[in-house]
Order: sequence, then C-alpha cells, then structure tokens
Amino acid sequence: MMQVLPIQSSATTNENQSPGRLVVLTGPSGVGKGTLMRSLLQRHPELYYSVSVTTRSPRPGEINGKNYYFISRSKFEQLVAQGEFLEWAEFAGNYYGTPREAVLNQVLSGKLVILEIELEGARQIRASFPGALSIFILPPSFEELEQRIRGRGQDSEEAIVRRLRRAQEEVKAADEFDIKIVNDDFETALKAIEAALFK
Ligand SMILES: Nc1ncnc2c1ncn2[C@@H]1O[C@H](COP(=O)(O)OP(=O)(O)OP(=O)(O)O)[C@@H](O)[C@H]1O
Ligand SMILES: Nc1nc2c(ncn2[C@@H]2O[C@H](COP(=O)(O)O)[C@@H](O)[C@H]2O)c(=O)[nH]1
Repeated sequence: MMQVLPIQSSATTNENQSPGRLVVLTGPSGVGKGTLMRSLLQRHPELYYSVSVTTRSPRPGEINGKNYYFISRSKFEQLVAQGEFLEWAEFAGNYYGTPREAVLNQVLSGKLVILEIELEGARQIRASFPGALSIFILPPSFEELEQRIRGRGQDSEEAIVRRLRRAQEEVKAADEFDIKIVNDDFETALKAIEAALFK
C-alpha cells in the first residue's frame, strides 16, 4: 500500500477528495527516465508531471513551458531566495528546480504527481515528504548508459563526460530508494513502474 503524502500547507483541501500522492523518479542521466515518463503520461493522462525550471539551454526541439521553464542563473537564484522551489540542485553545471506551489496544489487536489529529478533533489523530497514513493531507475550496464547518452546526440562531449562521471556516484545511491527498476527492456521497465504506481 502506498503511503499518503503528509503535506503541511496553508492551501485548503477538498474534503470529498482523497489526498494526492507524490512520486519521485530518479536515476542517472541517459538511463531513460524522460522516455519512460512520456510513455507513462500517454498511457495515464490523469498523472500530473511537474515541469521543472532550469538554467540549462534548450536542446533542439525543446519548448519553454513544456519540457522545462528555461531561465537565467540570476533569476533562478532569486526564486531560490524567495522559497519558490520544493527542491532544487545543481547538476552538470546547471540549476534545476521543482516549482513548489504548482506541485503542492496538484497533490492537495488529489492528483498523483510525478517528479523526474536527479539524486540530490530526490533526497531533498524524501527528507521533506517521507510518505512519497521513490523509484530509482538503473541502467543494465555503464556501457549501455554511455551508448544511450551518446546515441541521444544532444549533449556536448564535456556534458557527456560530466554526466557519466556523476552516474558512477548516483547508482551507488540506488538502495536508498523504495523501488529499483532496471531499464533494460523498455516495456518491462514501464510495466514495473505502473505496478508500483497503481498496485
Ligand atoms: N530501455 C531502453 N532501451 C534502449 N534505449 C532506451 C531505453 N530507454 C530509453 N532509451 C533511450 O536512451 C536515451 C536516453 O533516454 P532519456 O533521454 O529518456 O534519458 P533520461 O534518463 O531522461 O536522461 P536525462 O536525465 O539526461 O534527461 C534516449 O535516446 C532513449 O530513447
Ligand atoms: N533536482 C532536480 N533535478 C531535475 C529537475 N528537472 C530535471 N532534473 C534532472 O536533471 C538531470 C539533467 O536533465 P537534462 O534535461 O539536462 O538531461 C536529469 O537527471 C533530470 O532528471 C528538477 O526540477 N530538480
């Protein structure tokens, strides 16, 4: 049975609605989190995917407000100072953060909310919301992880090296999470996430 999110907030809850749930999906860059999320959202449009804020430059085809909210470092730092993030972290030279208000409102209105974020942010969420379900996605091997990041063809060589180096550290943290799923066969991994969310 999944735990109910113990949110403390000044926002009001609809008493007739069941409380929402918060789910954290993490794992190293290139493991397939985003691809899994897209399939999950297609199959379960009732899920709420939190669009993050980042200082990273948009990749070709990425749309502001859909993939991320792309902002400057100074604006991001201002939002941090204003307490606008539920969690935030610096990853591979850029800031990433989860907008606080939108996520809390969705959870309080009864939605199942998924955050697809890196390790430090996932740890912050687990500390703030012990009732959140946390899922760690593992690659079948580091060789395969490197092939996926390179095959994606969207990061500079420098960014790839940073992400792979960071991945070595991140996978060591997998045991901290409620559920570990190896994304080898895509459909199998997707079904394992669905089983965790909807059991
Ligand atoms: N099970 C799989 N088998 C083979 N390729 C996969 C699998 N899952 C995802 N991929 C591919 O791996 C690449 C990286 O996937 P994706 O961008 O979703 O990773 P990510 O974890 O979201 O990365 P980041 O954290 O950097 O955003 C993509 O080209 C995707 O199509
Ligand atoms: N802590 C957070 N991490 C986030 C957030 N949004 C995305 N991410 C993670 O950052 C890395 C890199 O993403 P990329 O799009 O540049 O490849 C990846 O692990 C994402 O899951 C966030 O709001 N907070």
